[in-house]
Amino acid sequence: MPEAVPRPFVGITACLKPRDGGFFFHSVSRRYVDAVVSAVDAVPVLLPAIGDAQDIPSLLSRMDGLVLTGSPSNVDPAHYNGPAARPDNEADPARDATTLPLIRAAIQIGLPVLAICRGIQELNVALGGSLHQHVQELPGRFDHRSDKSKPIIERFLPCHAIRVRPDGVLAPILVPGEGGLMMVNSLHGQGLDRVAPSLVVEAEAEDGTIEAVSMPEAKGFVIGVQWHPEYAPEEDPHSKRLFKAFGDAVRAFANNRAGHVGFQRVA
Ligand SMILES: N[C@@H](CCC(=O)NCCCC(=O)O)C(=O)O
Repeated sequence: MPEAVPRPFVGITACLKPRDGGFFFHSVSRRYVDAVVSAVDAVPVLLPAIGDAQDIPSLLSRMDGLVLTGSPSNVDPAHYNGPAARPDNEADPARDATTLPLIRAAIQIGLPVLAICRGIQELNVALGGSLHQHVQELPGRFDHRSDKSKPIIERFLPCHAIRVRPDGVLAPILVPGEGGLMMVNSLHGQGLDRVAPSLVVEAEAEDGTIEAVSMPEAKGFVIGVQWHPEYAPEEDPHSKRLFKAFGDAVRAFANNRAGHVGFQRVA
C-alpha cells in the first residue's frame, strides 16, 4: 500500500497583542489558518512573535512555505528610516523583530513566501524599501482603509479595482479580466513607497497605490499582495488560483527537500 504523502508545513506569522489586564497573546486571524488548510492544502504552523528568541535555522529547516499575515499594527518606521509614527499609531515591535529577519532568511533558502497586507509591507521593508504611513493623505490617492463602523464581513468585500501587469508573473496566476482589471478588498492605511530594489510591481490601484509585487531573482515563489485573498480563498476565483499557485510552490519545495534528506514521498 502506498505511504500517505505528508502534507507540507506552512508557517503563519502571528501578532503579539495586548489584552485586558496587561496579558499579551500571540494571535492570528482564523481566515489565514483556514486558507492554509483548505486552499493551500498544508499543515498550518503558527509562528509566535518572539523576536530574537526565534531560532530561524531550526524553523526554516522544517517549514515548506511562509504566509505573512495582515494586521492593524504598522511596521515601525525606524526600520525604513521614515519619520516617527504618530502617537495614535498601533505598533507591534515583537512582530517586526520576528518577521523582518525571518523574511530575509526564508528568501535566501528559496522558501515560498506569500505576503498579505501588513505582510507585503514587511516584505518591502525587509528588503530595503519604505512605506507611506498615511496613503489617504497623499495628493490624488484614495482612502484605502475600510469603514470600521461597518460589520466585519462587509469590510472584507471587494471595493476597488486594480490593474495587474499583463507581462508580469501574477497575471497568469490571477487571470484578471479585460485590461488586467480585477476587484479587490482594501483594509490598509499604509502602502509601499520606495519599492525594494529586488521587488517589481505586479499590480496597482487606479490612484497608483502599489497592490502587488514579486521578486524575479528569488529562488522560489515570492508574491506580496496588499489586499486580502484569505477572505474568500475558495469562493473568489482569483484568490483560489493565488493560493493554488502558492500551494504548488510549497509542495515543490517540500518534495525537493524530501529528496535531499533521502526519504521518499509517494504521489
Ligand atoms: N496596518 C497596516 C496593514 C494593514 C493590514 O494588514 N490590515 C489588515 C487588517 C485586518 C486583519 O487583521 O487581518 C496598514 O494599515 O496599512
